[in-house]
Amino acid sequence: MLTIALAKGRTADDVLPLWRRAGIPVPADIDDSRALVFELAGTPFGDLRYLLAKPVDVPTYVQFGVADIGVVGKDILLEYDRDVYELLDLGTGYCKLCVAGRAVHKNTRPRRVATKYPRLADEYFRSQGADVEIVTLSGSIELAAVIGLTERIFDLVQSGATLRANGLVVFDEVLDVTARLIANRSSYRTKRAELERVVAALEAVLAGQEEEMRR
Ligand SMILES: Nc1ncnc2c1ncn2[C@@H]1O[C@H](COP(=O)(O)OP(=O)(O)OP(=O)(O)O)[C@@H](O)[C@H]1O
Ligand SMILES: O=P(O)(O)OC[C@H]1O[C@H](OP(=O)(O)OP(=O)(O)O)[C@H](O)[C@@H]1O
Repeated sequence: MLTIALAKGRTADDVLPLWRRAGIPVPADIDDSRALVFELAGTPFGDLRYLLAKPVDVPTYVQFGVADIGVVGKDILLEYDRDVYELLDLGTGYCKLCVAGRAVHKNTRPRRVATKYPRLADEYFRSQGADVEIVTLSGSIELAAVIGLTERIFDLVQSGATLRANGLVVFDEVLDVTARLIANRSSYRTKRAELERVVAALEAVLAGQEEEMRR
């Protein structure tokens, strides 16, 4: 049995089509069920069990070995730094971790920055030699800059629609983010063959996509 922890929400939505193209069986009702565990017996990839977890919890499930592999954004892998192997960049869920704020603050020294990524924000502002107070929030980060709690936000930007709708602009692009396939360290040894079958199927699709883009 191979157990796969998927970050539910955007990450799973973006990655499941890739999974299907790779021929890895996906439970038919995974997109619209409230269930969190799905099992598929006797697939060409062996028995598969899917777990749908909160994105930040996926590396935890994988590190502790209750999931053999997982799919989660690079943003979360870097912020939480769990002890897992990163096997593959799946290329889906592309967005950027950015510093943003109100245009009037672009050239002022920030006192505070709001983020869901305190560790990465701290690393970034230290690297800039800026002494800022990190204000950790759980979501709707843009609100902090709009309402004047902070002069900067450190958050994901995809289409830019949320920034635009709130009168904010990007000051700096810090990191490209995509979904990654991760593995538990001991599963990587004990279930190597099953794991490699999944990786090879995904790699074949990714290579096909690259070839198509070159044409
Ligand atoms: N525009 C985007 N905004 C946020 N995350 C994105 C975006 N595009 C891709 N992602 C990826 O999706 C992940 C977040 O997914 P999602 O927004 O569904 O969950 P969440 O709202 O952060 O978590 P929660 O389950 O706590 O609501 C991020 O970690 C990132 O890797
Ligand atoms: O550039 P865009 O395409 O507008 O996407 C970026 C927005 O999406 C994410 O928020 P999410 O919708 O996950 O809500 P949250 O802020 O509550 O996490 C992110 O934190 C930005 O707010």
